[in-house]
Amino acid sequence: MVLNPVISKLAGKLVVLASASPRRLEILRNVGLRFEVVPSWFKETLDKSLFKAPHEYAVETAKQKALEVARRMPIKHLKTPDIVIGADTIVTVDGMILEKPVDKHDAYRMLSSLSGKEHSVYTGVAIVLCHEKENEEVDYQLIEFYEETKVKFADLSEDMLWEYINSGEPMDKAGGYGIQALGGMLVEYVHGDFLNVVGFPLNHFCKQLSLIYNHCTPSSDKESDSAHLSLNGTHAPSVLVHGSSSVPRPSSPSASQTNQTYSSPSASPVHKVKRKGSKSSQSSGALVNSLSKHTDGNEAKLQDSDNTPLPLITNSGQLIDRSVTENEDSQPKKEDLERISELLDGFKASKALFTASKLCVFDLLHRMPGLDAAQVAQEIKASVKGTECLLEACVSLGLLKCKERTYENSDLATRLLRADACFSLHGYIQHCNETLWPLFSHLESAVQEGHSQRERAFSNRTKDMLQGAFHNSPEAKLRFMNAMHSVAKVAGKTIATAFDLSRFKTACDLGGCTGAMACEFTKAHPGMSVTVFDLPAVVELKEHFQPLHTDSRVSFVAGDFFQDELPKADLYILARILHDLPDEKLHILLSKIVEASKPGCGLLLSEIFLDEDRGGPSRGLLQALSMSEGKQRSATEYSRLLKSHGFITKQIRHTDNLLDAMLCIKA
Ligand SMILES: C[S@@+](CC[C@H](N)C(=O)[O-])C[C@H]1O[C@@H](n2cnc3c(N)ncnc32)[C@H](O)[C@@H]1O
Repeated sequence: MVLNPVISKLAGKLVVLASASPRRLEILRNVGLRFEVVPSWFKETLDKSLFKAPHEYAVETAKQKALEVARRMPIKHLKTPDIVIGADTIVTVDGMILEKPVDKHDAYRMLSSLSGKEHSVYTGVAIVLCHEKENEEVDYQLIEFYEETKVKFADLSEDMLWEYINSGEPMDKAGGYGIQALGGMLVEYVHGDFLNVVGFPLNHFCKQLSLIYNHCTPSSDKESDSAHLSLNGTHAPSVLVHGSSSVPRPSSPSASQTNQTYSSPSASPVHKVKRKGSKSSQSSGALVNSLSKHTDGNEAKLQDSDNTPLPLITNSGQLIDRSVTENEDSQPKKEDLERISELLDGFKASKALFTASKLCVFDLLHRMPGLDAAQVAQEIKASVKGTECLLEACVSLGLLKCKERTYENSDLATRLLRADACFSLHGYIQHCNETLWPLFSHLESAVQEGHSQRERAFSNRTKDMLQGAFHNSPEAKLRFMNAMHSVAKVAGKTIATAFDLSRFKTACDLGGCTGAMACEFTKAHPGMSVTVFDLPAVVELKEHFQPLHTDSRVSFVAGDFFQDELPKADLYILARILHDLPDEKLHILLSKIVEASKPGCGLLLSEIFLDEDRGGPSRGLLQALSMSEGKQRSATEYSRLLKSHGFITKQIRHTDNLLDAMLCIKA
């Protein structure tokens, strides 16, 4: 099977992966699929006893994950994906379903039950195709399947089991092992798709895509209850386009079937969501429209039933750039226009958020929900006309809700935008407004000259992004600290709990700013104390962040990490430091850590890790445009850098929070 042409069928579509599993991301990225990651909020709490066979449980979980994202996106993200992919991997042995272990003892229970035996790994996959209709509703069409792979473990000694558990690897993996890493050492044989065990049955998925996009049979009546896709050369159960609620489920395969590739693109209920936001009513064109195929030279042309040309595809399956072949009378594609409008208006949306945040609109509406525009205007001392425009814009961006011309915060604003919310990003938003906005208004010069525009934007002569803030006014210092503080509070727990750190009793957070990250580490690790090491100008302002520092296991040392001796610790934390440093400073800092640390000492790095092909995430690539003296790196690049200073990477976590993390140990 030629894979790439199948994947290329998805070019230009908004494909969403409803999973944050780094392994699934990697498998799909490796075959060139472009997609957004929107982790599902579906809680994996289905009652397993209700399912006749384990794979049904995995498929149902995958389906619920994908549908939750497909339903949420038009409302919360104000855009409708074309395809949402959900997946769930489980391990079964002796009739038990094993998911991710909750702690080390659970991991031990799971791994010892697998020792010396053959078990099955099932991944259930759901592909949800979303069709926007003219009346702003969205129809969902579901294709689901699963894959089974048999794996046999060697007999595992107690020592080996515990060594593996203590590596931390089992904790986020179904069955408590990762076959692609250290867990591979436990495996005697694999029968079936190896990638299915890693977390995603790529081959089966591509076959399904091929069936969907290459073998659609004509549907004479778009408004009928179902239209049929030809699957596996046979007519499989129908895939619904409109209006039925029956859910034919796959019949269970016989017990003797192994390495199962049972394919069940079963029909599913149609789910409709009223789309918020966009007034656009163009039809996206149903997938199951009839296709006519003509051969013209070596090109096959496809047309849907209302004669709208579909992408041109050569006989070898290559997608041809339509812009080359279109004539001037054709219409621009709806999704192209949407994407461009989103980018053109992005800065207006950012500034609306910054302004509402600065004028404390979200705090006001938290205290006094249900005010109308005139009342809000009076409270924030602004014009009624301007306030009304701002409030309406915020509603369209999903930041506020409007009922009968009165306003209240959306859930998102309540959670992240109030200044006093536990995970408030208020401080960071103000930093974006006051510091990054002026910097980015000189982006053209930054690109032409290749260096930071601090001097132009702030008449600030220092090039150093990290220290720059402290040459400014006390307000600017506090604003910077507030910004760091807010992001550290949002991402801190994820970073502090990313790895098993139980063997480290003392940690030093270098450039630890207000101590917000340090507090998350002491909270997560009761046996650990953390020293925050930062510039004197920062440490002297730490009192502004009371009552955070009532934690007696967090202490502060003032100093310069390029010049002064570093406090001794078992673990050094470097969060959002390295990406801003030029090579020479980076090597000074790493050499000082090497000097201060003993073999076995840990180094926990937290940054945004770029994809290995540098294709994303945009957050990291856009951050690079601030043109600090440092650079953005992928996890592998950071690993190499740290290895050159004697730190060996043990684990990497791509999180779905604002920062990723890597744990290294000094050799
Ligand atoms: C981008 S902030 C990161 C803060 C914190 N690690 C976090 O992730 O929330 C960089 C921090 O490094 C500190 N810093 C910059 N230069 C330093 C130096 N030479 N010595 C010690 N700290 C420094 C800054 O004061 C600031 O708190």
